[in-house]
Amino acid sequence: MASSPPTNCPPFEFSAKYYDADGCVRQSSFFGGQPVLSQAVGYSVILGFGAFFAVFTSFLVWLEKRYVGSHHTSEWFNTAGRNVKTGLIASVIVSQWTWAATILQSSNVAWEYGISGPFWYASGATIQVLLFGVIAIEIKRKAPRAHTVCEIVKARWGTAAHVVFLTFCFMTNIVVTAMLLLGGSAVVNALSGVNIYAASFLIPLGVIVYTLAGGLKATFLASYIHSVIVHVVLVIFVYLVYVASSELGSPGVVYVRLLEVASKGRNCQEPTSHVGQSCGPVSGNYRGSHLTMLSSGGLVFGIINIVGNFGTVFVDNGYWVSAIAARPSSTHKGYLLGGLVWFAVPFSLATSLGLGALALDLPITASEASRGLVPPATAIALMGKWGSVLLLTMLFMAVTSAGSSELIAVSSLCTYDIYRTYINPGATGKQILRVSRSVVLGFGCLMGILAVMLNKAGVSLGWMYLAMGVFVGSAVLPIAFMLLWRKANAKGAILGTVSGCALGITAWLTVAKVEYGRVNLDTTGRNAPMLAGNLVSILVGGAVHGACSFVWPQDYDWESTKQITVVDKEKSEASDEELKEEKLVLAKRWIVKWGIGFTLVIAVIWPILTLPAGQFSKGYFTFWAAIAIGWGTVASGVIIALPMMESWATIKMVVLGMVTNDRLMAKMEEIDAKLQTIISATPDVERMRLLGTDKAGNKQASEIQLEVVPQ
Ligand SMILES: NC(N)=O
Repeated sequence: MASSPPTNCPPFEFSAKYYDADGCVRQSSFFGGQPVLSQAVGYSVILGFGAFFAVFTSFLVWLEKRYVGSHHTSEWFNTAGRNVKTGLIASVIVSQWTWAATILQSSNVAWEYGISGPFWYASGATIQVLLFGVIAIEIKRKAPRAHTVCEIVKARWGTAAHVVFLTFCFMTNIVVTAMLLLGGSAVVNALSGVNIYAASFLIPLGVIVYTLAGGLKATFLASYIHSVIVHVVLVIFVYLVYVASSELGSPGVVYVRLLEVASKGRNCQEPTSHVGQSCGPVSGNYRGSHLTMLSSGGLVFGIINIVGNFGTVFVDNGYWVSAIAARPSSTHKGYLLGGLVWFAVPFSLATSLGLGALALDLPITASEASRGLVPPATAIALMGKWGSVLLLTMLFMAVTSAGSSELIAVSSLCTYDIYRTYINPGATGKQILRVSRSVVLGFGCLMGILAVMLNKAGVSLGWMYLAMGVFVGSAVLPIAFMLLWRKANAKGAILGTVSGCALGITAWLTVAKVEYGRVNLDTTGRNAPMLAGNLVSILVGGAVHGACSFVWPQDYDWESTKQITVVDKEKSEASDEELKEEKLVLAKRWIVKWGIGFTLVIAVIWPILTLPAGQFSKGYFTFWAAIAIGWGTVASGVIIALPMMESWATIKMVVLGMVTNDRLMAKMEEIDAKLQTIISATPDVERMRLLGTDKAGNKQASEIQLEVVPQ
């Protein structure tokens, strides 16, 4: 039977260009397999930025060594001297936590669920950073000389637990790295046509070079620059959508368009629209509207997001390494500030580009959205080629800075938890440094292979993002208990982590099979199986560990974690004063109060307050958009200005050194190198150094260390 001819062709004048000449056939996809940029531009961004950052960051590290006098020891490579200030720590947290998914997947959930998507993405992934501030200060109190999370696990719970948690930490690094490259390579490929496999290998190249040269400090310096670029582009996009663009340009226009595109009367039949494209009311949303927080899909995504992100913060050694690198008095403030600034990245960006895609009625398909192509589509629709260049630049910064942090996280695990623990316990600083660098190189290459394999298997960024908590969520509570609960025992930690993961995976696959009749990438990627898998994993992990610890409590005093030793003695500005217990206890109280306070505000109070609004009125949505604009602007200003202000004295020292006493510096560097050679050739001094590396950590060595290294 012939169907009646569709009315209203095209449905809206503002999106007529995405329909055929008659206006009745919608474009079957936004990108249509046609890149908007040439391959030359794609390669220039990947290789040009990669080379620039490799050279520039290495140069900054060299300047610091020459004019500020930092010694490039293994400790410096892996801990940045444990003396990094609040602004830089916050900036590092922001860039480390700004993944490809933060930019891409947040807009995907805006496109799927409307305004609740960006909110749940942002709040569901900020609270972990705020709460990790408590863990960060506990590291300073209970394991002040640790290099990695697994060193602390081994010191407290022994070898079996060490092996289990090492496996979960590696799994986290692999999952995060995979997501970075899946998102990065998909967007580079869609925008410029650069081969997706070539992109997977070339994106990490520059990062490997500067991380090899400068270790954690290089990562931190590069992170700051990356953060600045990400925030500048963020502000451009936010203002474009809500202030400047001729196609949208105000919250009022976006509001009206969002109502129109989701209206019940809209014709969404083939070929006026196609399966998988956004059209008409949103299933599971109040009145089918994009303009409501009453969204069952949004809420389910929010829960999955909270669980998954607990895993990728608490079980990612990168966050432990950043806490270890922080100056004790800066740690808690750095994490709180970092979390609050980061909130703006997904919230403001996806409230702009994600909702912008809907308001422009772009013919994006579900497959394009899942691969992370919503924000580039909006950027192109509003700014043409320049939009895609800006988006590509922002994405490249996010992928490389987070990737660099993953490189260091894996490198320090391999170096301290495998090499120094099981292969060469008496390793010298030089050997440690060599191993650290080899792992950076090795894992960097492996990253590319991993992304190629996942791309070949058809795994998308969206699938991986939802699945991450199923794999690593079970380790979250045991790892938190390790530093927070004296009763927490090893047996429960191992049992909880392993059984939680196994049961989580079982629940995930079972729900997929029962609900949809088969288990494949499509069914396992849906909300119900993901929700079941994520919840079972984290809850079983915590419950089993909790129960075992009540039955067989450990009564631990954290003495053995305090005995973890450094390898190279190194001058650090962090003083004994900074590590005083009274000060750290005050810092802990502060972060508990503010961390939990902000968590309650952004994950509970804020969403509850929005419920009575039902479908937002125009005024309410304008207020919502103003929060997104304001938060994005203030957060960007803070994260750009604060690290510069805090490091002003060092910057002045470097500039003065360069213009006034360059020759003197060269001479001093020469003398310093000679002195180092003499010291390492002197048996007594060498003996004292070896004593310092003794894993038993005898008292004499500790005293020598503490004298030489006032931490
Ligand atoms: N870092 C995240 N979850 O975007």
